[in-house]
Amino acid sequence: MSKASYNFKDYIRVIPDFPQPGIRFKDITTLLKDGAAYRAVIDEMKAAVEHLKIDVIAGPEARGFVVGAPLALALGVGFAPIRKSGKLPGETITASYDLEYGKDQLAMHKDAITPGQRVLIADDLLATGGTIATSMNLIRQLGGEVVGAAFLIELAYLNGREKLDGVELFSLMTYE
Ligand SMILES: O=P(O)(O)OC[C@H]1O[C@H](OP(=O)(O)OP(=O)(O)O)[C@H](O)[C@@H]1O
Ligand SMILES: Nc1ncnc2[nH]cnc12
Repeated sequence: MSKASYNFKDYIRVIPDFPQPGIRFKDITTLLKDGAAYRAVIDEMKAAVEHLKIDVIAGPEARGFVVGAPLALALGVGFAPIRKSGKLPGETITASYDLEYGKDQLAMHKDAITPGQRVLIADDLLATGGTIATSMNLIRQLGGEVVGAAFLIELAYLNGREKLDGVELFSLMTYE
């Protein structure tokens, strides 16, 4: 199928009441299992962010890895993992945040970013923006410049975009 003929939303499965009542969960596994569609979303994201002159991509665990790592390879830049607290073996910095369904803490290695590097944050989905605001906070503490954020999906009704603080945002699919 040519890239232009993809309707990417057809590849997203919406599961009601997961992980708790009232949440309509956007499941990307139905997209990931289709190699051509997976490739097409990464190609589209690459085309959208190329102009930002990115030095490194940072992606939050776990779904940010399946978007951020292939995008980093496609752009020929490195990948810095942002992990849930307690998972990274080296010296870390941490920050707490609220999610659409709960609370968590994120961490980065202190040497994950070289001060002055231009960093793109990549994740599967923007909901309340808590994950991204926290990721931005960690990257900036390490001296990185957050030049953009790229997502497969944006849940516009949760207004996460407002937490992005002027950073350029790209989302492939929007749910109103
Ligand atoms: O905009 P927010 O309200 O912060 O929500 C979006 C985040 O929530 C999900 O991750 P989750 O923490 O559920 O972890 P997972 O990727 O390990 O499933 C999703 O992958 C985003 O990272
Ligand atoms: N509604 C949702 N679907 C999938 N992942 C999410 N992360 C936060 N909210 C989500």
